[in-house]
Amino acid sequence: MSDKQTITEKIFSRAAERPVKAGDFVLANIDRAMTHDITGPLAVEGFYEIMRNEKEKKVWDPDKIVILFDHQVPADSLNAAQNHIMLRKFVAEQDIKNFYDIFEGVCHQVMPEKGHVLPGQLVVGSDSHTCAYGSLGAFATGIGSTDMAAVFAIGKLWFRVPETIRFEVNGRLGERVYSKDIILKLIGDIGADGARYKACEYAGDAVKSLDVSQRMTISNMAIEMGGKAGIIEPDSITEEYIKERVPGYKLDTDLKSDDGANYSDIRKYDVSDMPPQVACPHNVDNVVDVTEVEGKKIDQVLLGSCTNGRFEDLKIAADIMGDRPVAKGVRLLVIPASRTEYMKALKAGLVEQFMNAGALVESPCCGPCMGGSFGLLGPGEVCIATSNRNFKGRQGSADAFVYLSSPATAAASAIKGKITDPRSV
Ligand SMILES: CC(C)[C@H](C(=O)O)[C@@H](O)C(=O)O
Ligand code: SF4
Repeated sequence: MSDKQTITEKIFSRAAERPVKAGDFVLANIDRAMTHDITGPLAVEGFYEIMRNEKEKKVWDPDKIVILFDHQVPADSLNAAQNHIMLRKFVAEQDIKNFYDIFEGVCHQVMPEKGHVLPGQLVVGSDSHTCAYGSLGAFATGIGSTDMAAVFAIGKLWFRVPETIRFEVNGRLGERVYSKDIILKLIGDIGADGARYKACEYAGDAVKSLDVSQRMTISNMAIEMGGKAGIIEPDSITEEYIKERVPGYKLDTDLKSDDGANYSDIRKYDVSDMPPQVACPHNVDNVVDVTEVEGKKIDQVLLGSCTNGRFEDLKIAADIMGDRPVAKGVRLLVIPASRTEYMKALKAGLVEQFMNAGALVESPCCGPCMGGSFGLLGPGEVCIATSNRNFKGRQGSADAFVYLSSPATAAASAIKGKITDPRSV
């Protein structure tokens, strides 16, 4: 058998303390565990259940746990307030220092931003878009609250080491075409379950030329094709990003898939002539060229979420809008993904620009992305969103319609009042 490994097999070999290959069952050491206000309470309950006969009910390592509030912030119901109280108590009791209360932002933005994710790590989070951290070369995956309870208790979790699908994306993206368009294209192509339990490895010069912000968008949506992870081999761009957060950090240059590693599939793309992409209601894999849905009237635009709520995303949108106002009858909600991204936007004058255009700029949180505390859609309403899911009822009424796009397409649509090709404005 070949000793060539994918980056995923390398990460699991380290985490399991023995050489492993895809298909092996392992008990792996967890480097970082993240939970939030929605899935955290059940994880905490499960943890105490596991520890019920122990005298010392302590987590395995408080420094490896990160807890954040982002989905229902500030508390939008009594239930949410109670969840927050419970988790704050757990944080104090367990001496968890990496705790971010209601003001810091969306988990998948805050985790990398605060230096909690490093290349080569095995990271779990009780949220399905934890795969976003694959953008930094970590193997990161979403787990359920009960699995998280076990991680809190012993710092280990069992896995079947996933096979890898390699997506080789080459070519030069056209004007106003972005990484969101790439990932929508891949998902539309392979289908919502096409990469089930696979590690999706994104490679090729179109991926390697992306900045970290745009890489995060691609990794974030691996789960939308069923992927267990969405990993990009770390390089000098990754190293720069980490160094700003972990001074002196040096990248392990072996942290990549070996030539001759075993893939379950290699899919090749050239994105040079690819137009902007849009996912239509009510599935993320219902993807078409923007030209096919141009002219569809909209009621709301959501610019935000862990997928596309960073400063870079807001800047792309602001540049397209210029000094043009939001179209009459359209509501533009701008929700930066974190406090840091919000402040960058503030300093660059983007917040003022959006407000002058008639947008509502909200403080960082998940917002209406999953039909949270505000901004819900009513029956018959149409929204174009930069988020990652458009399931029936996801953003409010089951009779509403959500289209997914890049920030550029969302911004062009906001000023025109209908779905618009950003290359045309
Ligand atoms: C609330 C949480 C469990 C959920 C997830 O796991 O993804 C949410 O973040 C989402 O995007 O649907
Ligand atoms: S922004 Fe949306 S996709 Fe991201 S964690 Fe929050 S609810 Fe989930």
